[in-house]
Amino acid sequence: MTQHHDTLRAVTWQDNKLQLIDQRKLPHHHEILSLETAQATAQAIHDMVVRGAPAIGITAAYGVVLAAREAYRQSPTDWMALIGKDIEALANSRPTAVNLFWALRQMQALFPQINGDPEPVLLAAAQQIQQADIAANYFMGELGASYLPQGKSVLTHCNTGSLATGGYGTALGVIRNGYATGKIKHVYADETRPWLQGARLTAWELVQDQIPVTLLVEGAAAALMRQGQVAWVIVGADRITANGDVANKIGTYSLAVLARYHGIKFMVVAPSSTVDMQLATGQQIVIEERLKEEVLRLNGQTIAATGALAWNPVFDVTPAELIDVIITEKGAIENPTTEKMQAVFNASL
Ligand SMILES: CSC[C@@H](O)[C@@H](O)C(=O)COP(=O)(O)O
Repeated sequence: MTQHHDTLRAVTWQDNKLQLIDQRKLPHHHEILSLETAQATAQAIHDMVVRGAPAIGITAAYGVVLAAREAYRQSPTDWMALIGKDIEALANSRPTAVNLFWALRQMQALFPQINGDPEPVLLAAAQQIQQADIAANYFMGELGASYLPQGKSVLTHCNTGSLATGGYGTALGVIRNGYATGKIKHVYADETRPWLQGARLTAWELVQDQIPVTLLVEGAAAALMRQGQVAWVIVGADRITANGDVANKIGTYSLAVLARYHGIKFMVVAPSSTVDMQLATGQQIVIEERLKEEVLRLNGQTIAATGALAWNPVFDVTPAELIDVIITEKGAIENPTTEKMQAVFNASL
C-alpha cells in the first residue's frame, strides 16, 4: 500500500451543519459556507460552490439529512411526505452528474425502515457514502496507476481531486498514486475554460502535494501531444452509460480525439456511482448548458465583444471507442463495450 497524506475535504459535516469549501473563491480565498437547509444546499450545488460528480452526490446526501431534519421538525409523523419538495430541489440543482440522482436514491431507499427521528440514520448513511467514495478513490488510484509506464508525463482536464470527490480524487487519485510510485514525473493540466477548474483547483491541489504541474490552455493540448511529452490522458467522468460512453467536462472529447490521433492512451477514472446502466448510450445524457455570461465574462468583467452570442455546454460525450480503459472500484474495463460494462455492473447495480 502507498502512504496517503491527503486530508483536504471539500464537504464535511460539523457542528450539525453541512460545511462546504467555496470552490468559486479558490485558490486565493479559503472560505467555508455553513448550510442548514436543503434549499441552500441545492443552491450551492447549482452555483458551483461545490462541484465534481462524486462531491455533488455526497453534498446532496447531506442535503437530504438537512431536509429530513426540517420536515421532522414540522411533523414527526408526516416528514416523509413533507420532504419531497426539498428532494426535488436537490435533484434539479444540476442535470448531468448521475452521482446526484444515485445519492438521492440511496438516501430515499432508507426512509421506509426509519422509526422516529430520521436524522441519525440518514446522517450515518451520508457519512458512509462519503467514506465509501474515499475508499473507492484509493483503490482506483492504485489500479489506474498500474497501467502507467515508468517516469512519463500525463495530461488531465478539469478538477477530479479531493475537491471534486469525498476526498483524494478519481483521475487525480491515479495521478497522486502514479507520482508517489515514480510512474508519473510531471503533470500537464488544462486550465479548463470557462470555470478554470484546472488553473484554480487542480493546480492548487498538485502544488500542495508538491507534484510538478504545468498549466496549458485547452487549445495547446494538440501541440503538447505532438511533442511526444504525454503518455496518457487521465480524466474523470460525470456519467458513464451502458456502452461505455463518457460525459465529462467540456473539452474532454477533443482530448480523446487528439489522443487517438497521436497514439496516446486515454483513461477514464470514476466510481460505480457515476455509471448509469439505464442509459444505452451517451446520446441520451442531458448535457447541462449554463449561462452565456460564463463565457462572455471573466472575473465579473465583460471580455467579449458586446452583442456576441455564446454557447456554453459544460460537458461533452466521449464515445467508448476512443477510451482505452475505464477504471472503477469494481475493476477496469478495457476498450469498453456494452457486454463488458454489463459483466461488471449489471451483477452489482
Ligand atoms: C471526480 S470529478 C469528475 C467530473 O465531475 C469532473 O471531471 C467534471 O467534469 C466536473 O465538472 P464541474 O462542472 O466542475 O462539476
